[in-house]
Amino acid sequence: MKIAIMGAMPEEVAPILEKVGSYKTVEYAGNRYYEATYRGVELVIAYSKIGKVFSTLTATTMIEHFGATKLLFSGVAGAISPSLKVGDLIVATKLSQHDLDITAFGHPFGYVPEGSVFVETDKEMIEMSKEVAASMGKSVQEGIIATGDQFVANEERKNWIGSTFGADALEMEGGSVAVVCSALNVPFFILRAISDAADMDASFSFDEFLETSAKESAEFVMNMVDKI
Ligand SMILES: Nc1ncnc2c(CN3C[C@H](CSc4cnccn4)[C@@H](O)C3)c[nH]c12
Repeated sequence: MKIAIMGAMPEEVAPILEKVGSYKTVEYAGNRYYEATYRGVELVIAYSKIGKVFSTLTATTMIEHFGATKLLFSGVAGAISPSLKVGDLIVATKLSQHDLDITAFGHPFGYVPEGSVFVETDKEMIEMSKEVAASMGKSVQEGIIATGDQFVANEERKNWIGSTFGADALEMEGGSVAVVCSALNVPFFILRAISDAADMDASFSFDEFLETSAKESAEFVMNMVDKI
């Protein structure tokens, strides 16, 4: 078994590497991958860089080149659901791509032929996350996450994404990681801590809470590793 732990930004992976302590750095395909053994579990850790293309490359590399057999994503997200506040945790039940649009041909938003609007995450790890949440005395919300190649800082766009996909949160990498893991038949788990409300104040909120929210998510994901 080899677990991939992925983020998009350095700040999302820094708390993971700090927890792991010692690791080997491997440069490959324009990125750095960190290999470690944590409490007897082989890990490969990386931040992809921002967006669906970079996260697709990293998720694929972690599986195809480094041999990961499960993938956990840890990071931050913008809230759509009013019940999600800064620092709250959301576990993705399924993910979509909100900026994938060939509606001109009569297809629904987020759909292309031979694809699907939603990709579902691994149910076993969702159940495991409930145990981890209980052991941490934390409440974790399960919900739909929408992914797109844009930092959303606009109430109208946020609400459109929410109503079009039933999404509770939004970010820029989970939906593509989901497609990769599903295609390669690798169980995956996407956890995000809220950093902002994807509204006009989003960039200020993001800057203020990125570090603390990334740590929240990382702490939870590392507890998941203990249970896997
Ligand atoms: N409102 C939002 N919209 C879209 N995505 C998000 C996220 C999640 N991450 C953070 C980061 C924003 S772009 C970026 C680029 N440079 C610096 C900081 N962030 C990108 O990796 C997606 C948190 N809030 C979001």
